[in-house]
Amino acid sequence: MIELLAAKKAFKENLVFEDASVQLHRGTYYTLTGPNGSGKSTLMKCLLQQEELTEGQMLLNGAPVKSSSRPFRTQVFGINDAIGWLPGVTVGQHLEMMARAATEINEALGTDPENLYSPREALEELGVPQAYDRQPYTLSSGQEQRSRLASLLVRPARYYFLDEPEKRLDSAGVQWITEWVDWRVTDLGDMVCIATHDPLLNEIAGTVNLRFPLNQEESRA
Ligand SMILES: Nc1ncnc2c1ncn2[C@@H]1O[C@H](COP(=O)(O)OP(=O)(O)OP(=O)(O)O)[C@@H](O)[C@H]1O
Repeated sequence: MIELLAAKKAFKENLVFEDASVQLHRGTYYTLTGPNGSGKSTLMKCLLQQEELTEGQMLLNGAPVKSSSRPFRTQVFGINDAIGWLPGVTVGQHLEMMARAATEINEALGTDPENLYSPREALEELGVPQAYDRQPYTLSSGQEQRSRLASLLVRPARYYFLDEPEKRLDSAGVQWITEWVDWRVTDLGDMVCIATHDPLLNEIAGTVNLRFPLNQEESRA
């Protein structure tokens, strides 16, 4: 379980959230929704340890989290705008780097290696096999996003945080995300948390919706 305890985040005088306490359980699908600027991406960055909380604590299975800690790096994975592409490196080379780490992570997680895709298989599954030999900037924006999503098949985790993964995708791409969520949460018992403006991603059976501003009552689809 991932917990935020009395979390506060402010950028100087701009208070984004405070006294936010959230529990995120495995085997559950969460959505973060709310108006533009309400703090979804900021919370995601805090959960991915890309931003520090101003106050409060994050716990992973009861232990305080540090970005450098092995349990955190093993169990938690996410995609957001803060994660970029390296210049001069193809999509395939990025995914091959992830695949090398994936074997060790998979052993640490004790998960079934059958569920891991090779980079080529993952890009094939996402409908962008040509991306393997291409640099990301030569792809369409939707193809680039599909290439990012391919990393979800290459790199195993127990807790996934995705910030607006539907951005730039066509309807088939969004549908793919719903099926991936169902696989990870229902079949494999992982936790997926998605910040989204897309109604379809909020209608997956069992969705627990956390609405911003935080600490309002959650609702379940
Ligand atoms: N690095 C930063 N420095 C200063 N202020 C920031 C920073 N990042 C975000 N903010 C501010 O924090 C607030 C929340 O922004 P955030 O991006 O988390 O909102 P959001 O709910 O994800 O919005 P959207 O739906 O538009 O993606 C905004 O007022 C924003 O200006």
